[in-house]
Formats: sequence, structure tokens, C-alpha cells
Amino acid sequence: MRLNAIGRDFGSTKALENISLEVRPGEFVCIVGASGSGKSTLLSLIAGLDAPSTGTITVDGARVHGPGPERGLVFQTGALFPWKTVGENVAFGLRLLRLNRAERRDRVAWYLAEVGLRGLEGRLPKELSGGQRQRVAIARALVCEPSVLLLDEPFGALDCQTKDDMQVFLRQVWKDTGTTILMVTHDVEEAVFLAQRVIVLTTKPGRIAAELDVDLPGHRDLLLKREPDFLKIRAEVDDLVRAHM
Ligand SMILES: Nc1ncnc2c1ncn2[C@@H]1O[C@H](COP(=O)(O)OP(=O)(O)OP(=O)(O)O)[C@@H](O)[C@H]1O
Repeated sequence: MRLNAIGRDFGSTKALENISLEVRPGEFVCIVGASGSGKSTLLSLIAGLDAPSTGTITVDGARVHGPGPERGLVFQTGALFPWKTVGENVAFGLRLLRLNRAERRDRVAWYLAEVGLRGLEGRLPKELSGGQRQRVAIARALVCEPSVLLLDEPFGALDCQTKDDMQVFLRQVWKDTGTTILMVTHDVEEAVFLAQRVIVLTTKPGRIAAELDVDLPGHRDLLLKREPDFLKIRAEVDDLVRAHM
């Protein structure tokens, strides 16, 4: 996936300016920045829900002109259909793909198991916890086997312990599926724990201030968050975000 000199203006407000970024297949990249740095705007441009004022976005070599099944999208909350069951919500992701009934059933079952929701396919979203609902949203995005999974603060509404568990879960899903992931978050600890590479945005306009490779082990559990190496990178990213607020 490639962003080439992206800019987005809203009237006289420059939300984003000259953002160029390449995300390689299978990479896990997090974008952090203070409130108003244009994180959500950037993700919605890549998702094709909004169009850049300048620059181009390509995924698998094709220009983005609107939403498409090769880009899976997960928001902070509220994206599930409340009247559909867990299984139906996940299957909904497949509506744009031409698959027969057995293929659909198998894919839905595989991704429900992958996100740890096997046996809950008949439940309604209101019968799930917040963390479980986000697992459904992630399964629904992954079921199309997208080239890139786009996550906008997906754990932002969860309590600290659930958030921690979901981070470990997301690393596991990434390892199991090999999906390319681009996530935006204001939570620096989360970004450093999850990503191989962290991009820091400036505020007003949002530009790329810095880019850091996260040189931590591939296998990450929650104890890593207490390790000196982790805390050092976290402090470095925190300082960069603050310096560019
Ligand atoms: N539809 C819109 N119309 C006008 N201005 C907008 C619109 N969407 C975003 N903006 C402006 O663009 C800038 C970036 O907003 P955006 O929501 O992308 O930031 P963010 O980094 O995601 O913030 P937060 O972390 O608070 O969600 C802000 O100044 C915002 O007011």
C-alpha cells in the first residue's frame, strides 16, 4: 500500500499535508499523533470513504477511488448491525465476494474460531461484552482476507484490562493470518506494543514528524510493557508526540 504526497483540506483547515508512506505486505504499522493530527482523516482516505485534496493512494498497485473488499475497516465502536447475529455480522463482510454457500460457511466459521468466538455465532451484539463485539468487527473485516486491515482506535472504548487482552489477541491474529495492518491510535503504549514501525504525526496540519522501527521481540506478551527496552521506546515516542502537538 502506498500513499503518495497526500493532503486533505477542509475549507481553510489543512488536516493533512504531504503524507507519503509505504506499508509493505505483512507489515504491522501504527500511526500515532495528538488529537486533531488527522489520524481518522487519513484512515478514511485509505478506506475510500473520503477523497484526498492532493496526492494518490494505491493498494496492490490500483488507485483507491472508493471502498473495496481488499481494505477491511474497523472503527472504535458501533459498527455491528444490532439486529444481526454474530455469524450474520461476520458473513456480511463477504457480500461483495463471489463465494458459494459452503465456502461462505467455512470462512465465517474459520474466522469466528480465529477470534475466539466459536459457539457464539447465534448471539446478538447486545449479548456480548465490548471486547467480544470488537472481535466480531475484526472477524467481519478479516473474512474477506483483505490486503490491508485498517483499524481506527479499535480498542479506544474498552477498559484497560480488556484493552491489554485485545492487544495480545490482535498480535496473535496478525501472526496467524499474515495480514498487513495499519492502525491509528493516540495510545503510544499500544502502538509500541503492537507495531513493527510507528509513524508520528504532527498537528495542524498533520504531517509525518518521525518514523521509528520498534526493535522488540516478535513474541510479545504483556510483561514486555514493563521491560526497560519497551519503556525506552515508549518514552521516545511520547516525547515525539508531545513535541509535535
Ligand atoms: N469533515 C470535516 N470537516 C471539517 N473539518 C474536519 C472534518 N474532519 C476532520 N476535520 C478537521 O481535521 C483535523 C483532523 O481531524 P481528525 O479527526 O482526522 O484528527 P484525529 O487525529 O483523528 O483526532 P482524534 O484523535 O481527536 O480523533 C481537525 O482539525 C478536524 O477538526
